[in-house]
Amino acid sequence: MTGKFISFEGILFPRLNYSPEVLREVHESFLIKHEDVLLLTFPKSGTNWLIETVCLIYSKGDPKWVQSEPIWDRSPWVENKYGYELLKEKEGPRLISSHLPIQLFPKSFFKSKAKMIYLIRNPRDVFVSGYFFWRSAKFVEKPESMEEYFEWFIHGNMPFGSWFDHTRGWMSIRDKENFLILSYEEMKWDTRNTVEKICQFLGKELEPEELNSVLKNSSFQAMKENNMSNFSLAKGLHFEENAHLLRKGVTGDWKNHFTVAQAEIFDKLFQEKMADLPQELFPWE
Ligand SMILES: Nc1ncnc2c1ncn2[C@@H]1O[C@H](COP(=O)(O)O)[C@@H](OP(=O)(O)O)[C@H]1O
Ligand SMILES: CCc1ccc(OS(=O)(=O)O)cc1
Repeated sequence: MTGKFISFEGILFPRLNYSPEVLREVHESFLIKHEDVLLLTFPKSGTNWLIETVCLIYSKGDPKWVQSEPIWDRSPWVENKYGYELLKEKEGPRLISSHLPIQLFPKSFFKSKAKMIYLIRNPRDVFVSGYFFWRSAKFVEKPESMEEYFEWFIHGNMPFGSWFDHTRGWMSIRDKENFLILSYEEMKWDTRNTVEKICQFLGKELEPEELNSVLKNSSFQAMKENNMSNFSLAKGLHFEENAHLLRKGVTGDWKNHFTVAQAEIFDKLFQEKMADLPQELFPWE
């Protein structure tokens, strides 16, 4: 896999919008401020749902902001050239998104009081979501088949590397008080409670009707219809016309796609790689 990817410190990134120079500068010199809020995920874990939810919490449920500014400008990705330039110019408290593994994240974070939310998702569903997403993206090598993508995924030979390493890396700071771990599954199964948890972590208080509006405007349907959040602005240039960021929005879709053999290989790998972590961190099991 070459051509559309670059490799930086052993991790693959799309050539489009990423460069070793920017990745190095982000890691070495980007200054995270105490008042910044960081939204961290492995791609396809529900990143955009988290961003939308936090934006709506900031606007107290008023949908004007999420309906008027593209999601990648509201909470730019620090590691790509576009997001990095935007963030350097932004004044005041910033929302910052990232898919970076911990070893490449801005060093300044680890000395700051900035709050970080790390959202995880069943890697089997991350795999399925990623397969359809990368197939519809024009800026990456497309997997030829689910079998091929399975090999990439279990060996971490894909953008942002191994899900297992990414998750293990970030979980190593799980005891820090400025670090909150959430799962896509708990967001799905008890959205209201999860939004309340985020509010508490960020020190934000919402009136009941404001909370209802956050829930309404961050729902799957509302986001699917919101052109500022559903990636439709990037269709044609960066994505195929049939691309859908908001594809199904459910838990457990992997059961419709994995073969029995793949499910067994995955279970074994998960055991090998994650067995020493508290299993309550993985609410889908
Ligand atoms: N409001 C929402 N509710 C539930 N799932 C959502 C959502 N917004 C996005 N998603 C899901 O999150 C996944 C994309 O993650 P990311 O934002 O990290 O790229 C997609 O999963 P599926 O492909 O399984 O449908 C998408 O449907
Ligand atoms: C590799 C660049 C890229 C672009 C878009 C992505 O989608 S999301 O952040 O998961 O919504 C992921 C990676």
